[in-house]
Amino acid sequence: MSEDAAIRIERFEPELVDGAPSAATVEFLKAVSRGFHESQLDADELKILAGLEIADNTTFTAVYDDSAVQPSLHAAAPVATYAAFPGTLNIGGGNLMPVHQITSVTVSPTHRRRGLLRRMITLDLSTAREQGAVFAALTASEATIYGRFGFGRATQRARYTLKTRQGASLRVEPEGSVVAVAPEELKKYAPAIFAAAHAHTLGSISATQFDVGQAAGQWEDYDSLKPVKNLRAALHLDAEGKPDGFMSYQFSGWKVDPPTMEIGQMCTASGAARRELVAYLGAHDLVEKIAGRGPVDDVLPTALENARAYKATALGDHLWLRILDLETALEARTYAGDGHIRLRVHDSLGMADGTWELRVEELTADVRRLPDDGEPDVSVDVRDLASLYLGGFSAAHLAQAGVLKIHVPGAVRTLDSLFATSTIPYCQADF
Ligand SMILES: CC(=O)SCCNC(=O)CCNC(=O)[C@H](O)C(C)(C)COP(=O)(O)OP(=O)(O)OC[C@H]1O[C@@H](n2cnc3c(N)ncnc32)[C@H](O)[C@@H]1OP(=O)(O)O
Repeated sequence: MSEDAAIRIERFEPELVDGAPSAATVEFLKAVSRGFHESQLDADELKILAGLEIADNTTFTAVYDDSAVQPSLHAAAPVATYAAFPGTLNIGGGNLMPVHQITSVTVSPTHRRRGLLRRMITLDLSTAREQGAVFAALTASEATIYGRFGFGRATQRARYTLKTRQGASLRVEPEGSVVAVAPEELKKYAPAIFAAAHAHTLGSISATQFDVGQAAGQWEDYDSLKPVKNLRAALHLDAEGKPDGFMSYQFSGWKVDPPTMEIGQMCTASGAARRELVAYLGAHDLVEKIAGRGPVDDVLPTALENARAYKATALGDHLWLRILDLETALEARTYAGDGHIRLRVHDSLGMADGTWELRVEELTADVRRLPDDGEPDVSVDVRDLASLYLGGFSAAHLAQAGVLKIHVPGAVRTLDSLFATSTIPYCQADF
């Protein structure tokens, strides 16, 4: 048999049979752990993980090599894995659009660079497109992998530290209050807070049951689905006493200098909730530093008396977006003003490829395909259009980077007057 003839791709849903994950589900989940160099999961952890995948309506794509024989793991295990599940993406204006989320992409070192990722992703994206998906999204392990498949950097995320030796005093009086709660309480409160934050945050992706369980300390991460022993939690209540934010956090241990509180999950549906939860954490005695993650335009330095206590320590891409159905995506968006532009879009997978006219009148968009021999105002790859789409990167920025080609004067100004957003998109979900 030739190398390729032995390769078999299967798509299936994870399942529990008599309360235990099926053999194919177990082999898939173990292969994903190996692919990300994680620990071996025990039977209880595999069952939890299978249950979470089922709850998310995940579809697995597995690649098998039928030429593999014992003692190779691949006599039973897939040589490549890929998973996708449905969620929603906040595209602005309170509009939550369905999004096809991709995760668990691994290829065994024995089979790498033989086109298996390409086969899995092209099959999955074309199936998703046929089934009506408008967007696909992922978070990437490396920035060099997914651009070729039309994914662009759409949101960024910062890591920060906050010096709290003298607390974390805010410039304005609190609007609400913070209560310490047992992490388990977040199982009850986190879903509604995640949903409220999702509804008002441009670029946000819907939370999963994994996120809720992680916030509540049911499990640490995909490496350990065991309860977390040293987790603490707090809830923020708005002026009416309604929960509108939470955080769970861990002390990094006495060997860490200076003593640090690490925020794990934090989700807030208002600026007051974010700043007041952080101020609460800053008021912990014996702690001199907070470490957390947040948006690139975090309100914290502006909100704090000591703006310099806040330090962004890293800035990185987070959500990678792929526009599958350009017409629907552009018509669904809200715009900052009226105008029209002709876009030549390059898409190596063909889905959004073509020349398109976007016309916004009275803030309502109409998109139509133009003949490809017409003169466009700008040319752009679909991956860079994804960066423009959520407002995280301006047309001026993309043009300066050389990835947006301008064919008529004023096109950058037109694009930016259409696509400008009042906030920088932020996605806190990890998936
Ligand atoms: C959404 C997520 O799950 S992100 C997690 C991705 N997974 C990982 O990082 C786990 C470790 N890495 C792997 O398992 C594999 O190396 C993968 C999945 C990244 C790539 O799988 P492969 O089957 O080797 O990729 P494949 O052979 O299909 O390559 C397709 C193209 O991507 C390129 N490519 C693949 N991996 C990389 C990489 N890490 N960096 C840069 N380019 C890459 C290939 O060169 C090829 O380019 P071409 O089309 O121009 O020829």
